[in-house]
Amino acid sequence: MGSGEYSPLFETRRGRGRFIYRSFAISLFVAICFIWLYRVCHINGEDGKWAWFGMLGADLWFGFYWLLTQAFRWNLVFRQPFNNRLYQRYENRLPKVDIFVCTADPDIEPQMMVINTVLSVLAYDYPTEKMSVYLSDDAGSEITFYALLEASKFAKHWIPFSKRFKVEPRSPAAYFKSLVSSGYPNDPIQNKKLAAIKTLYDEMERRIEDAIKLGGVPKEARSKHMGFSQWDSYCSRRDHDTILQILLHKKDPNNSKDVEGLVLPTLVYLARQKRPQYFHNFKAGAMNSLLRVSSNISNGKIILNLDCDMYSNNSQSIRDALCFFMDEEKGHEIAYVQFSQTFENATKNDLYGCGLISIAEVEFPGSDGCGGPLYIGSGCFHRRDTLMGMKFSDQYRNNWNSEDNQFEEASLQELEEKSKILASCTYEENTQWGNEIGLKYGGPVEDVITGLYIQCQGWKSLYYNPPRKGFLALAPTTLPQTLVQHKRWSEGDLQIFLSKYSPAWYGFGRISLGLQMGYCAYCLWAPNCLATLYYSIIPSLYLLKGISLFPKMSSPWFIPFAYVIIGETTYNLLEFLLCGGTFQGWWNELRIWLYKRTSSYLFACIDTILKLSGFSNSTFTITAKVTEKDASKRLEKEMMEFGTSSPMLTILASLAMLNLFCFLSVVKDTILGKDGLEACEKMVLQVLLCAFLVLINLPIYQALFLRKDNGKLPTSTTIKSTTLALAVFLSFTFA
Ligand SMILES: O=c1ccn([C@@H]2O[C@H](COP(=O)(O)OP(=O)(O)O[C@H]3O[C@H](CO)[C@@H](O)[C@H](O)[C@H]3O)[C@@H](O)[C@H]2O)c(=O)[nH]1
Ligand SMILES: [Mn+2]
Repeated sequence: MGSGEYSPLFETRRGRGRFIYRSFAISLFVAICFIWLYRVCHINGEDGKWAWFGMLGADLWFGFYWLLTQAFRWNLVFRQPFNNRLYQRYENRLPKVDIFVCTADPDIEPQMMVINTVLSVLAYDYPTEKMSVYLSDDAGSEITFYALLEASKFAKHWIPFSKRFKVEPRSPAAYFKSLVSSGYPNDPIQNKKLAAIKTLYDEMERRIEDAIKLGGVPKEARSKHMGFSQWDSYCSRRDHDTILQILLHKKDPNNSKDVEGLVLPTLVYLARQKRPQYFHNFKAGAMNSLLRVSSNISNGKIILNLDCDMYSNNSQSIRDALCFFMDEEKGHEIAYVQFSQTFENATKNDLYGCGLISIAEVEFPGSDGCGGPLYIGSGCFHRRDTLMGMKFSDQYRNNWNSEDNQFEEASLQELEEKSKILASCTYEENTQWGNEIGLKYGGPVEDVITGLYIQCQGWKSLYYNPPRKGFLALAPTTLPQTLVQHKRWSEGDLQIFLSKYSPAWYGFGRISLGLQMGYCAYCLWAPNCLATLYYSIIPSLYLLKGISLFPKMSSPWFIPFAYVIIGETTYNLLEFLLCGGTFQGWWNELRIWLYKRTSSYLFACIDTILKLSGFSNSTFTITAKVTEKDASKRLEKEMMEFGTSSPMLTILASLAMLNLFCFLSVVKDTILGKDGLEACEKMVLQVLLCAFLVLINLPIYQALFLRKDNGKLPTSTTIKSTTLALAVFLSFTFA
């Protein structure tokens, strides 16, 4: 910089092949217009007029929705930070960083997983005196506290070890696991230290597992730490005082240094106060308590937010993120840096489509090109100022080293007591918390709406997808869990669309049109259920009546349909393969796409309507992060896990059965020669659609009739779905 030459801390590269993609998209849009035209022209005078009206509606919706999804494919950008420049210029002036980890249910979010996440971030390659880690425990579990206490002791060994030997990843469990496949280090000193560390880890794990088995912390351990006394007044998960303990802090004479005498990061346990009469606002409530408590204890200017299952896989992530924030030219405009989310447990062909790879590899770089990605809850670095509701102004400048908080002089105990008040149920009464300050309340998708609001205040955000992934998380491992997660997301997103902060109206004029469209594409996931359900029921049923709802193969109108179907399918497949997916993975994703739309989204719509009319309240079903043993064996074999009966599965099974009946009936007619072949020609698209639905539903038929294991669909579902499908089929055949 001395030479007057400005060398930025990060670089932006545009995606390749834009011209080709845009030409393709425009041609596809023309074809869609022809389809619309065809529908409008043929609506009168055809048999089955009402069915035709429905088809028009569905095609209008699909076309419109497709248009929305183009926004994030129009202009992809990719970011590259320059870590070494950051080091040269700012190593002694790095800002303080606070890291928030959230957990809420020890039964489905095991303590060992939680502390591994905590340890992975404690060991970041970053000056320890500038780092503070907070664990928010919405279950207020004594055993989780015990586990964190144990982790704080283990950290004294783990941090110096992992830094000295530059190990990756820095979650101990993941590191030990990686050694099994990648081999042990060659360095004999490291190996010796490793053996010692592994023993310490195993002992820690045993103590924690024992406490879990026991259902409580052993008396002896309990008596050794004052912190446990905070549970004396604890009633239940939903009813307890604030529990706050600073476990590691530079002022604590016993807990300030690691085994090599270097200062440790600050580590804090927080269970905010809960009372049954106060609604706790799920994760947003937890995050807001963390924001206040941390402002008192460390007041880091940058905040990293992580779910408890998302460990750091790359010790450089803080530095990477800071390259964006600290860039002298553009850094001050950036409110948050969202890292890509990668799922460690996704199977090779991603059976449940949880990898969301086209989102991570295409849509998010595309959103970055429109002004910045969405905030998606985990793996995101925020500027504290913006989370606190600050609006962007041209005068805003980075100022990392404004002095410490007001309690610098206080003793640790005073600090704890003062901070506890900030996490009480009543603290937020009559304040803007949850509205203009902090994460937004009101729905189960607090992250997206908060990010949107920040962007509407004039800030930019940025997406970073590093070659060595920054974070690894766990995706759901059964079909019902996947569907429930997507129900929560699509419901929350729809509520955002309908809220005061809707991307459609609040966003208007505040964010770019592209970003508005992209947000709408996510927020309108749920309404897709109507058109998709229509397409998976009506054309198949009309086959039975011999009524055609699509153009004949010999008609010129056939061309736009064929172009859209073949073009979009080929493009989708290519995109998926280029993002590193497999063919089978693409097929699996297509299936999940269908299942989400016909079940999760349907229930999301219904629940949103019930909520709007005051009949139900928001819920947040936490995703389980443990898989039973025989279920995980089936997962390895990529066998779909159903297991329970639920209304969502009944719908999926009924649709599958209905299409099977329709398809068999067509096959029968063709074979019996009841002008079958001719009818087939007339209705080729309808027959193909029905055949496709049967093919993609193969795992359901297996689960209904062939499988014997515990992951199959229960007999009650078989009976219900078959009866229902048969009733519809028969009434349509003979009506
Ligand atoms: O009352 C609650 C409920 C949840 N959580 C935590 O929130 C996180 C996310 O919950 P999870 O069940 O894993 O949901 P996912 O669908 O996997 O999470 C995604 O979607 C959520 C919004 O629906 C966001 O909050 C998450 O950050 C985002 O990763 C977990 O760490 C939970 O411990 C709380 O702290 N308090
Ligand atoms: Mn999760």
